[in-house]
Amino acid sequence: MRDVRRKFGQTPAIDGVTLSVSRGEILGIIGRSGAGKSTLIRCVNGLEQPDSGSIRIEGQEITGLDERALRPMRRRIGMVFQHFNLLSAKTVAQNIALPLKIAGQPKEARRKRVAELLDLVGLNDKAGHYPSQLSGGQKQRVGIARALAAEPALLLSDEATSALDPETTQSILALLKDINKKLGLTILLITHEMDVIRRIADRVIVLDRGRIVEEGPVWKVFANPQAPVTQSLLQVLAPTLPAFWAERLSPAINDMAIVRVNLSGDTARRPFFNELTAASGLATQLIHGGMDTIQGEPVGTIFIALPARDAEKFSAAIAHLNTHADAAEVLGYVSGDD
Ligand SMILES: Nc1ncnc2c1ncn2[C@@H]1O[C@H](COP(=O)(O)OP(=O)(O)OP(=O)(O)O)[C@@H](O)[C@H]1O
Repeated sequence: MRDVRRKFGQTPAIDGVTLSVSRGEILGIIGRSGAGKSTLIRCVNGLEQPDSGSIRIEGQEITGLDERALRPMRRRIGMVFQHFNLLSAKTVAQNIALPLKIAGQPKEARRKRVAELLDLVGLNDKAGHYPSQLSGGQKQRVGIARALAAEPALLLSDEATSALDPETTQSILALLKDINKKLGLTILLITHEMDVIRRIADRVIVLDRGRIVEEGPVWKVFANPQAPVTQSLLQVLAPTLPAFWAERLSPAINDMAIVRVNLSGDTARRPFFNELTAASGLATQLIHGGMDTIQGEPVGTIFIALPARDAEKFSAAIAHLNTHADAAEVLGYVSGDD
């Protein structure tokens, strides 16, 4: 996608977006409501024509194509929706077979393909059920199977888990990841939830008012978000100091400093506490937080209590943290009696 723009009246929904997605990659696109995510995805599947710019899929330019010329291209793209968009009067098997029927596949080939897809999404026993007899997660599995029916190269997922409870969300995300691995399918994943990005995306793009404000491998963006929008979207996942400690904090120097430390990648692969003690002579207490693993990389925030009465040792500890952690911030001080 190169310098794609789309305006509605005076509002630029997409304001000069340039991005590429590699084959087999899961690219997460995140942004607040109104950031332009749906417009972007609608441009990719040809439902919306950009005002300017270029969109190529497997080397072929799709902007400017009429409906007829778009048809073969659309077959290369599967779409999964937030509200599943299943036909209520058709069974699970019929819903999944629909794109194949439209493409003119013979009955026997359709039957075989539907059986494969039911197997892939774990709904073998539901072929004859109607959507109303299924749970939300099962409906989305049908939606995914239908999207995959015509063996697309690209799957567009528009808030596919937004209507699901957390547990079902996990299972649908695991299914998408599994399909990505098994079939080498490229996935463009639109969401407003950072946790969805964290669980399955390889790379993330943050949209704000139609522009890309941040982009990078997921673990790096999580470890060190630069754009205010990214920081605020990540806020819900960030560990915070428990109230017990927050209530006792004071800006006046006291026995212990409470310090928030961010670690990731190489800074997190070191014997943190040993090195801090070696550099400062201070014994440190871990009071809250921990490490996560994103794309195999350690990323985390910890809160430590550091003895603060010995100014020289304390400065040595802070100097060490400033050079050996991604970020370190003294939040305040507490009495040793706490
Ligand atoms: N058909 C349309 N007519 C007029 N304005 C539109 C149209 N579609 C989108 N917009 C506007 O373009 C901007 C981007 O909308 P879009 O739906 O792409 O955002 P989004 O990030 O998908 O939001 P949400 O998460 O709420 O779905 C918004 O200001 C929206 O009001």
